Amino acid sequence: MDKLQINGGKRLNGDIPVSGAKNAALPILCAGLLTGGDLELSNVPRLHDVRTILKLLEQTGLKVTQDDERVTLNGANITSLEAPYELVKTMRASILVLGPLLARFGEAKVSLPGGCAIGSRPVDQHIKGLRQMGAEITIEGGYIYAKCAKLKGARILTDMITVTGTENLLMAATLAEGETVLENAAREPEVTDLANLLVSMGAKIEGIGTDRLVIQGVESLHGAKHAVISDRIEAATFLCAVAATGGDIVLRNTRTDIFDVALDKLREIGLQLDVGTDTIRARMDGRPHPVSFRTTEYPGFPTDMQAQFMAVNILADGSSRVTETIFENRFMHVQEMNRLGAQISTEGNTAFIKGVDRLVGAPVMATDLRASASLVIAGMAAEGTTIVDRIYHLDRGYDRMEVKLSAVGADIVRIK
Ligand SMILES: CC(=O)N[C@H]1[C@@H](OP(=O)(O)OP(=O)(O)OC[C@H]2O[C@@H](n3ccc(=O)[nH]c3=O)[C@H](O)[C@@H]2O)O[C@H](CO)[C@@H](O)[C@@H]1O
Ligand SMILES: C=C(OP(=O)(O)O)C(=O)O
Repeated sequence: MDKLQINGGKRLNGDIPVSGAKNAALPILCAGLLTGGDLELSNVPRLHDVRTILKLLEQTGLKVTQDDERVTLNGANITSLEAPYELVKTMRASILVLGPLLARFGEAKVSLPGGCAIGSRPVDQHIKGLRQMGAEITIEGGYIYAKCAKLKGARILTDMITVTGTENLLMAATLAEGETVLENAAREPEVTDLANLLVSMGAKIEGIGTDRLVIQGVESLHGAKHAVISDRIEAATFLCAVAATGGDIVLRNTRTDIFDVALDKLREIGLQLDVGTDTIRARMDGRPHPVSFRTTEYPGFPTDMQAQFMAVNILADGSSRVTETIFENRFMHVQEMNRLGAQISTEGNTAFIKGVDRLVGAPVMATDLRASASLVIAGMAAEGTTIVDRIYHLDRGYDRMEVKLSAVGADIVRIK
C-alpha cells in the first residue's frame, strides 16, 4: 500500500497547475450514457475515481477513447444496464448511472452504494424523485431495480439539498416526457458544469445555477464537446497548504468565479490573495489566524474543505470552532492530527481547536479523501518526518498531489 513520506518545515514557492474537478468530471462522464453521439471531454483529471467510473461505463458497452486529459465517449452500443456492487462499492458516484440508463433505456439495475467512512450517505431522494417521474423501483439483494418505458416530467422537491441527487434527477429529466421542475436543487458549480454540458447536448434547462431547475424533456440528446471546470477543492487545498507552511505560490488554470466562502476565510487566516481570472497568487508569512465556520451547501463553506482548514487552524495563534453539518462522521482526521501535537476536542458535530505553535511529525493514517489531504498539509507544517499511510484515498481525488507539491518546494515522496 503506497504511503507518503513528508519532511516538514519547507516553505512553498512557485506555480501549481490545477486539474479538472473530480466532482464535475464523474457526473459528466455518466452523461455519456444519455446519447449515441460522441462526447468529447477535455480537462478530465487523472484520478483513480475517473478510472473506476470509466471501467464501469465500459462494462455497459460505452466506448471510451482516452488520451491523457482528453476522453471521448460513445454510447451508440450499450449492451448492459447494470452497475455491479464490485465497482459501486469503491466509488459512490457510480449511482449517477441510474438516471441516465433509466431515462434512455427504460431500465437499470444499480447496486446501492451504502455508506462510507464519512457518513451513511443514503440515496432515498434519488429514488423518491425517479418514482415521482413514474419509475417503478424495487430494492432487492442490495440492488436498485428501476423500470419505466418513458419517464414523465414532475415537480420534485427534495427533503434536503443533495448534489448527486440533483445531478441524477437532472440527467433523467432531460429525456423525460414533458416538464420537470427540480425545487431545492443544489447550486454547486459542479452541478452547473453538468447542466451546461447537457445544454450543449441539446437539453432544455432553465434556471442553471439557481435552486430551481426547469427541464423540458427532449426525444434524444446529441454529442458535444466540453472542458470540465477547474477543481475549486483542489485549488483551495493548495491555498491551505501555503497558509500552513508559508510561502508564495501561483495557482494556474483555476476558475476564480466559482469559489465559495472558503476564499474569504483564507483572507481571514492572513493569506494575501491576488485573484486574476484564471490565476490566484497566494502569499503567507507568520502564523495563521484562527477561523471558525460551519459547513453548508454552496455557496456556503464546503464540507470538502473542512479537514484542510482544520490543518491550518491547529497552527493558528488562537482558538476556533468548526461545525460539520453535512456528514455525521467527518472528523476522522482529528485523532490523527492530535498525534502530531494538535489540540482538538470534539463534541457531537463540533470540533474545538486550540492553536499550537509547533507540530511534530509522526506516522498517521489517512481515513478518507479530504482527511488525507489535511494530514499531508499538517505533515508539511510539522517538524521532522510524517508518514501518511493509506493514500489510496488521496489518489481517488487528487491528481499526483505529491508531484505538484514537490515542484513548489515540499519535501514529499511516495513510498511504494
Ligand atoms: C450538499 C453538500 O454539501 N453535498 C456534498 C456531498 O455531496 P453528495 O452528493 O455526496 O451528497 P449529497 O449532497 O447528496 O448529500 C447531502 C446531505 O443529504 C443527505 N442525503 C442525500 C441524498 C439522499 O438521497 N438522502 C439524504 O439523506 C446526505 O446524507 C447528506 O447529509 O458530498 C460531496 C463529497 O464530499 C460534496 O462534494 C458535496 O458538496
Ligand atoms: C468525499 C468525497 O467524494 P465522494 O462523494 O466521491 O466520496 C469528496 O469529494 O470529498
